[in-house]
Amino acid sequence: MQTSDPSHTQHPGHNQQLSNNQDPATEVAFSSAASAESDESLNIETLNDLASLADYSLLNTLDADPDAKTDGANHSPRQVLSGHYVLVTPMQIENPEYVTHSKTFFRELGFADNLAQSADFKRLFSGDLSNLPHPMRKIGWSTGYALSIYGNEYTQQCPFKTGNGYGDGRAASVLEAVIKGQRWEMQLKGSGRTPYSRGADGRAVLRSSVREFLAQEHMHALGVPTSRSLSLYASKTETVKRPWYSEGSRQKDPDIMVSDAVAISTRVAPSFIRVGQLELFGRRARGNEHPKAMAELEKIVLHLIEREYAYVIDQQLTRDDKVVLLARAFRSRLTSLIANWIRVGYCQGNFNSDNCAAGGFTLDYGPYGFCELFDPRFQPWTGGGEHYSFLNQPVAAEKNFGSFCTALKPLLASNPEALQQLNDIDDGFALEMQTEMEKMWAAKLGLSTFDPVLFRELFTLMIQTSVDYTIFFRELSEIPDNIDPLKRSFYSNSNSNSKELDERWSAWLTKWKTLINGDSSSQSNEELSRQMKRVNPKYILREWFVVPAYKNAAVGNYDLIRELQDIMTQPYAEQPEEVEEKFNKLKPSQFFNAGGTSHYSCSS
Ligand SMILES: Nc1ncnc2c1ncn2[C@@H]1O[C@H](COP(=O)(O)OP(=O)(O)OP(=O)(O)O)[C@@H](O)[C@H]1O
Ligand SMILES: [Mg+2]
Repeated sequence: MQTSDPSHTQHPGHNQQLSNNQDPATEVAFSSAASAESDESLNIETLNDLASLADYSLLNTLDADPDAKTDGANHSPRQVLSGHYVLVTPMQIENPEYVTHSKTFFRELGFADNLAQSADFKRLFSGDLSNLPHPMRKIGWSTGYALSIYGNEYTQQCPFKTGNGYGDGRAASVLEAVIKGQRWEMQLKGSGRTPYSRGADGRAVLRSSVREFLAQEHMHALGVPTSRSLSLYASKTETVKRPWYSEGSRQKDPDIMVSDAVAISTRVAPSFIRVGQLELFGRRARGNEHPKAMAELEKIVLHLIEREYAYVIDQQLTRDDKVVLLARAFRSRLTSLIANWIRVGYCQGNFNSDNCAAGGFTLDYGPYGFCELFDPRFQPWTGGGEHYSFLNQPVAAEKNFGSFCTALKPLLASNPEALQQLNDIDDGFALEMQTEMEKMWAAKLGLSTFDPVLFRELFTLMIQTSVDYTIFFRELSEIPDNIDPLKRSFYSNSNSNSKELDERWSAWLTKWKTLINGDSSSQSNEELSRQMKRVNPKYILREWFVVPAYKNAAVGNYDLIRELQDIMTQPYAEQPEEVEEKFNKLKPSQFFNAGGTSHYSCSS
């Protein structure tokens, strides 16, 4: 279920603390770096081993909803007026079956691979917490959040029209654990109704769970900060109905209802705090909605710092200085994230503030897609509109950043100097975003500095020739002698004015080669090519690869999912010829405009 928008619409590696006048711009976005450097000997083979790492100390600093039932039976829609989370007992899917797990992430965490198929691990991550060993908790938690669409505050999506019934409608966190020195939160998606389900079923179907699971792993392998995939289990018997496309449909909207198996995927991150979550508390503090509103805002903000920015914000600073630094650090992560999205051709599709992680990583792989035929307005979600389209994501991010700053403001109301700093940081978003984008385009082109004229010409040619975004940049990374190899990426070879276009491409290539040669006098073309191939992936998760994987999964065959996991977790590598022939290809014509493959209206 997407929001019905009327307009349609700490990480490991962060180990340097910032004082108030340092710029976090150089901090490295989180990756697997820290886990690699810490305790390699950790070997988690049983749920008891995992239980020994459970540590809810940060969750315990937050407030639970005082009106919730303490046994976790909070499955009916209601307004949640205060507190940071609601205790929720997940609803296990019926007859769960192992589909897959992330081998890469298991290795990083020190989990033995066979743990994923063990009975008690499966029970926990398919939604049954009833039998967990101490000190694991037998109740999960879900959070409320607010919604802004492209910077505009909404409350209409909440059944009570107040915003108090909006939040995790089908997600519940089940574990906070410190593993190899890194604190992780583990969250089930599709684990049943919560007070925020708004009359919906709280479930996720296998199709959307497979899509999210694969994309999350792929993005990590692409070097793009993201929540991580842990495990995926599907029900052998329980189904729900969703609108979808009939075979061969070219309609914009789904034309049939389909019964899909339900599934639970588990994703993992240092926190799942969203911009929308800060907004919920920011709005309550701004409106003085209850006596604890300001204190709740302060707590969630300090909690966010602790969870996501502890390594970059000095604990000794005053609260207001921390808030200002938080905004600066988030701006830096968010601009870098968006440049990374565009580098790899990713379009989030539904980049509302509730789908924007305050830790600065990718969250919610709903109606996402990877750009194939280059189109600045590429947008796979039929509800997403131009505002969330591929190359408008920097502006959409700026809107989310504005919502983030607005949420922090009540804390700085009596500190005009800090407020001014916050406003300046907000105003500076566009410039920092532009700098990140230029750095990214230069890197894709193997240049040390951005050349606006060369880029503009390329941009026009890419559109006029209809190039495949991924194949084009990868072929360019081979530093070809002439334009023939680049033509592998052209969708419109039979263009009537192709001779003229060829000449323009040749002229462009000559110009580019002059620039790279001037730029890298000390670097050989082989070295430059290797460097470009680390920026320009060869393999990208095209939707028409994913469709057969989830279709086969629906009949119990998970081989294609696992094959895609193998291939898409090495997106920059040269892979065997058979892989290349199958997966390094232009989108076949039959998939253009195909409902459910080229576009989708509902992804859940
Ligand atoms: N089947 C469902 N039952 C209950 N709530 C749902 C369902 N589908 C979506 N929602 C809720 O609707 C809101 C908007 O959905 P959206 O597609 O952005 O998120 P999502 O994909 O469910 O979750 P997330 O953002 O947690 O990855 C979310 O708060 C989500 O929890
Ligand atoms: Mg969402």
